[in-house]
Amino acid sequence: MTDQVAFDGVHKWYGDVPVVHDLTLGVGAGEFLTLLGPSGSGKTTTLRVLAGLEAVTSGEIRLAGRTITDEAPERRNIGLVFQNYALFPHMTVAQNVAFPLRARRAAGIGARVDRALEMTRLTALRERYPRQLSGGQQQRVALARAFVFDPAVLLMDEPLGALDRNLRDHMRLELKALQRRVGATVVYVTHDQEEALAMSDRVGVMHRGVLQQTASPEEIYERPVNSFVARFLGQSVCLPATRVERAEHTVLRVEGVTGPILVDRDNDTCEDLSGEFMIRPERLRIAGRRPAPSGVNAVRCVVEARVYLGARTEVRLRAEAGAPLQVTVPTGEGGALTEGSAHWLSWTPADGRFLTRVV
Ligand SMILES: Nc1ncnc2c1ncn2[C@@H]1O[C@H](COP(=O)(O)OP(=O)(O)OP(=O)(O)O)[C@@H](O)[C@H]1O
Repeated sequence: MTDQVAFDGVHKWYGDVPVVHDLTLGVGAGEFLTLLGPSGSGKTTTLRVLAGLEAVTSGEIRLAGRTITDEAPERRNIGLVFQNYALFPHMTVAQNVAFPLRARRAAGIGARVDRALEMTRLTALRERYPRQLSGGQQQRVALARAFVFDPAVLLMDEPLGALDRNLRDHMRLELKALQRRVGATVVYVTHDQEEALAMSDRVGVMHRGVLQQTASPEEIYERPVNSFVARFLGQSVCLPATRVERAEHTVLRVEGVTGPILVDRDNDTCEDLSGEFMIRPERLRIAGRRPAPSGVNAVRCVVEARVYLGARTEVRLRAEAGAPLQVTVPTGEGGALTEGSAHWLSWTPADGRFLTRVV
């Protein structure tokens, strides 16, 4: 099946600064794809070249199989929703939503507006002006206006960024449900990893203009391709390491850890001899005051600090040879992990990974 959106070897430079580097990415029809990355990684620029608000430096962009690389933005049939909703203040809700249809001289405007208002639960507010609406309601108007003309793809850049925490959580669910109902193809930009994990079919992690990995939220979390992705998404323990042997298991020497560390061969994706050993804190087990059985990794540590985070508590430890480690325990458990106490941490070779270092 052809992708609804396809980037093919796209580069974007601002003057002599590369901002998007060799981007090749397909987005399926009806898919919700999120570009996630730190500030300045090129997410917004990617959306802007797709929307036609910026020209690419080289490469090709296709929409439903049609090359649009040099097409004017208004001919691309793309809906846009940004953080500042940019509603027309002198128009009612219904007039705001009708605007894209009027601009396109579309047929059946009344019925289409009614349907869009219904989908976004705005029917009762149709005669209000933007200043008479809450932030969440204004954002729903922006959404209704973006999908009312049935665009080939909806681009959203931090659309929930201006809302407070509770409303944002609520709008997340609402936006996702709406996207499913109308079957819209969405390319979404955020630097909020929780938002990306909660809403997306696939997440693309960007760093310095390079798309590092594109996969389902679970795949990205469980099998990050490099240490940048591991660090950016979720909590991780990442330690410099060197591969000593690659046989049944990969055997690592990990900085600040005494003795060899075993990693399943499938979890060794490091392209060099040196890279980073990575494990998620929830995979580390507190083995009590004795070392674990052979074939299981074990490190003796001392508790340095406890950080209370509501439902869970983060416990920071230091290995005897100096490596910083961390476990996460449900609050109320792990009472023995008092500051200054010594423990064995253990984990199986299946729990850790050996990754290419990308910083
Ligand atoms: N018009 C421009 N001229 C020159 N440089 C630009 C321009 N727009 C963006 N940049 C630069 O390109 C880089 C990527 O910017 P972009 O806005 O795409 O990042 P982003 O990942 O969306 O970040 P944020 O989350 O902060 O919006 C940044 O270093 C930025 O300073």
